[in-house]
Amino acid sequence: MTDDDRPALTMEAVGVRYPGGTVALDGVTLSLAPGEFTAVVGPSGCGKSTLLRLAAGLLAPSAGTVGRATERLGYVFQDPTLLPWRSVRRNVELAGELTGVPARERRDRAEEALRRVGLSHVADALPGTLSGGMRMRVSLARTLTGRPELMLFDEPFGSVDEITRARLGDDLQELFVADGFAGLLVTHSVAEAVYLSQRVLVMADRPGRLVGEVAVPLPYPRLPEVRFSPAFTELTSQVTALLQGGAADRIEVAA
Ligand SMILES: Nc1ncnc2c1ncn2[C@@H]1O[C@H](COP(=O)(O)OP(=O)(O)OP(=O)(O)O)[C@@H](O)[C@H]1O
Repeated sequence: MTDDDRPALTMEAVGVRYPGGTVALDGVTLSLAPGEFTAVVGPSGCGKSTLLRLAAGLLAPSAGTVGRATERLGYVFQDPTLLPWRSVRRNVELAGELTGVPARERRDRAEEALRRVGLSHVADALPGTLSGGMRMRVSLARTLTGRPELMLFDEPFGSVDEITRARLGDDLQELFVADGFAGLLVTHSVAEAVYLSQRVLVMADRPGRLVGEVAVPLPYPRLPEVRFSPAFTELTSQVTALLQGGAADRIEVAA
């Protein structure tokens, strides 16, 4: 979807040291192909959000370089961050308002995005009247109106129940398969990481760094049943082993 075959995102030997001295990331090198969906897992505080902030250009690295092939970014947070006094439709239009999209086109894009996330019927409702899962769909719709080529997700389904979480994952997969944006998804769920992505990057902490990756060769669309297949179990085991390896490494260093 990008103009050329350049990676959608690259990081080369990236380090981040926050004021106060915390080394949030050290020596991170990665590359995301256009249209590639990659998940990131790691223990709390290992620098996953920092990685996304770097990817979005909201934070400059203290060392190394970050490159993006596109400025059409979407950023979805755990909190849907909707304005409570604006209708669902006007919340979705907000992204276009901020980037100067003409009113008519804004409305059209909002209508289309709401249809795609299955929320046309609540376009005039206020966010406070919706369930957590619906609010997250509104947030997704708002991001889609910018026609992103690189989507960044920071634990987007962390605050909804398990069943809603699985449905939202399937919706996200459908959008990804249709639009082919490159995606970087931070999640605490190993199963969600494997289910949604083509590759899982595993991080460890102190300092935050990549300790391994697992390719996920399962074809799309992935149906819920795939979670019970031996291939899926094998992949989640590999990711878990890498996560535990990172933790064991830390314990050894601490001792
Ligand atoms: N603005 C900041 N100033 C100072 N330290 C920070 C700042 N933001 C994050 N940190 C520290 O950097 C480290 C990495 O934080 P980050 O939020 O990126 O981790 P995370 O993996 O996303 O955590 P979680 O899984 O709990 O959301 C942590 O030790 C955190 O306390």
